[in-house]
Amino acid sequence: MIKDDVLELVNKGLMLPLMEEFYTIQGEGFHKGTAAYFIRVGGCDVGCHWCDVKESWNAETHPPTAIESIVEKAVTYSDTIVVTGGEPLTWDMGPLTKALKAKNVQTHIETSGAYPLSGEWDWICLSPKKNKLPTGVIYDKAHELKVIVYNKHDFIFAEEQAAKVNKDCILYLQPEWSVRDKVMPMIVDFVMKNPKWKVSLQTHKYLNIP
Ligand SMILES: C[S@@+](CC[C@H](N)C(=O)[O-])C[C@H]1O[C@@H](n2cnc3c(N)ncnc32)[C@H](O)[C@@H]1O
Ligand SMILES: Nc1nc2[nH]cc(C(=O)O)c2c(=O)[nH]1
Ligand code: SF4
Ligand SMILES: [Mg+2]
Repeated sequence: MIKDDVLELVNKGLMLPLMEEFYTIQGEGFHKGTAAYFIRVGGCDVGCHWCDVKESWNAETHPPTAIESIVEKAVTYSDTIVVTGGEPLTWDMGPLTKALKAKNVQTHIETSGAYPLSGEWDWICLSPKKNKLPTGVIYDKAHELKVIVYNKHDFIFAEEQAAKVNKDCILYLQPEWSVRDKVMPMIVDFVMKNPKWKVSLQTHKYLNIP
């Protein structure tokens, strides 16, 4: 297929730059410990300096892949599919999630919310970033808010973001991995003083699984 045709399909969400796909255990947040198939879509310009998948940022380095083939493979592994990235909302998630829902699987997204919400989701994990704040209705729709703590200012940011989400949204603080030993005691102290918050750890990194 010629390049313009592919671009058009990507722009419509019918093809997506696919970085990797893997069957693992959801390591973070509410569904931690649950087997799930992950689809990691390339492309992100939010630019978190501590991002643990910087290789995902440049969409051009990840092959545009037809959603039908992504879905066909994914549903053979699990009935819970987590779409992450990169920033999945860079792209129109409508066609991918419609195809997944047609196969009766649960659709979960990991997102910064920096771009408009698209797609049909059973679970939305919103992990807002200071440098590109969430837009639009995602605060009303998020099932969990997962704020990454890199330093003490992140607790103030976390409370600001918690004030914007819906009342049923579950609140998590997750240590930034490279400073976990430093921030974990701060998180423990904060959660004991502010028990509406819970701790989320990147348990897959302790387990040495993807
Ligand atoms: C790599 S991001 C991809 C999805 C989306 N761009 C986002 O940021 O939510 C997946 C999850 O990992 C978190 N994350 C990324 N780098 C991290 C790090 N160094 N330590 C802890 N969590 C991290 C993000 O905040 C997000 O919740
Ligand atoms: N096991 C596992 N759980 C995860 N939860 C969120 C992840 C992500 O990168 O979005 C992730 C990941 O990369 N691996
Ligand atoms: S928004 Fe997500 S993928 Fe993008 S840089 Fe930040 S953590 Fe990485
Ligand atoms: Mg990850």
